[in-house]
Amino acid sequence: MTEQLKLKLNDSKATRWGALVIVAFTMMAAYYVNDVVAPLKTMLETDLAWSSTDFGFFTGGYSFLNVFFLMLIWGGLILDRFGIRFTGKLATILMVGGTALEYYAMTGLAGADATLFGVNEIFGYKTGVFVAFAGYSIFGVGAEVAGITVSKIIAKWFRGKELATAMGVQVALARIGSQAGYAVAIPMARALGLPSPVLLGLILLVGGLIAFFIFSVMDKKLDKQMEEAAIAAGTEGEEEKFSFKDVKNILVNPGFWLIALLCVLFYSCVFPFQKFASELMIIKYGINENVAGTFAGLPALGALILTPVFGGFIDKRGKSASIMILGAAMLIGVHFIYAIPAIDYWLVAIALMIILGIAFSLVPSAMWPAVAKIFPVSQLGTAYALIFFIQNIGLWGIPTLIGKVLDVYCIVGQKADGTNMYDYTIPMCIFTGIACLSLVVAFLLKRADKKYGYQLEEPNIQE
Ligand SMILES: NCCCC[C@H](N)C(=O)NCC(=O)O
Repeated sequence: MTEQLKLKLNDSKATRWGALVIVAFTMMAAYYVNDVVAPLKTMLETDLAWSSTDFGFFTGGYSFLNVFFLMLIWGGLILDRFGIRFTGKLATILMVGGTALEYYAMTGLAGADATLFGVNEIFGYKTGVFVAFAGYSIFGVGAEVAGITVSKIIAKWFRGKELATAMGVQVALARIGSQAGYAVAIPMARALGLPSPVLLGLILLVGGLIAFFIFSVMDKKLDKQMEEAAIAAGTEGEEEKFSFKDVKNILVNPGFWLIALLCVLFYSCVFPFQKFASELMIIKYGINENVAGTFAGLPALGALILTPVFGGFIDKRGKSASIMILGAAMLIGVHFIYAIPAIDYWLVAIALMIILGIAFSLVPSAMWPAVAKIFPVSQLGTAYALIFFIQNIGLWGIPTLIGKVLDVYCIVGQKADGTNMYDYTIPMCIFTGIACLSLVVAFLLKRADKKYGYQLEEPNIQE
């Protein structure tokens, strides 16, 4: 009995939140690197001769290996088989390697004539563009696998405790990384050279790798304590182990498909939109290029404050399904107003970014803990991986499509420095259409919650 009452590492509030901050730092570095190139779109055109198609191709690279080589699926299976410590370290090493390659592409292979092994074009793309794409693809595998690993870490350390708050805080800290990436990219690139923001990301990721090693020591200790507690309680060996049958069980669950669909539709309207938003701010709303990235990153900043607040609300009051509906509805309004050519006042652009930030806080703070409610811990790695996999189809397809659409249908002139001027009406209509679909799916999810009893509207905290 005394053994049973022995406190584990995650029973101490300070220790479990300390562990969260450590792994969240790794994710913060990942999100910085993920977003730091986006505001440089115009500079990439002037300095490295990239087109919008090249930029869209590079941006979609984040998800290319995850989608076409099923890397996320393998990652999820590795996570459920080999555990969070091994998978987290592997994922962070991939991020470091991918970012180093991206940096090399922007320095050693800069410009239209750069050659690698004597070739200056690979699959029809400039060598520098292709190698940057390859690096970003490897980084994308690491970032996504790290993402599912961290979700599983939080589910393990915070189950029955402040689960949604913890997930919210982790997402919020990741958003600091995004916002920093958006804010520093242009000023830093102008001051220290185009690739310098990527180099900073590489350094941060090395710090993230060290952080993950530190977390691993704590997690090993927790596992030992959990084992001892299970022995004392006589429940040793009773914990559910992952099996391939679980994949089938996940796939036949309607809740899985609705969350996955909502995830791909919702996130396709946010992350890919943000990648092009700096240019939209500059061209349509006349915002100064030094601050355009900061405004494009505003949703991340808003989410930084609001995601833990909404997470706390969901922990105490529930209402996850309704919150997802609200977030999706707000997204439609934002993209629709951006699409209207006559509304081009800069303050409107900023207000819309703030509203997008609120929607961007509502949905993730409800969606990710909802997955942990629908599936047991043993299936969580695979469930998150499958959802992220489907989400990555959008994260690959949408920027690739928008880049092409911009080059083919939206060029309306050229600036003095020779870069193109784009009319963003068609891309914004595409984003509005996707947002409408996300609202329909959010309603279906609420209906399924009632029918199948996922308890998404119930609070998380067990008093
Ligand atoms: N620009 C970061 C892409 C992260 C994608 C990741 N699969 C994800 O959805 N993370 C949760 C989040 O809300 O950021």
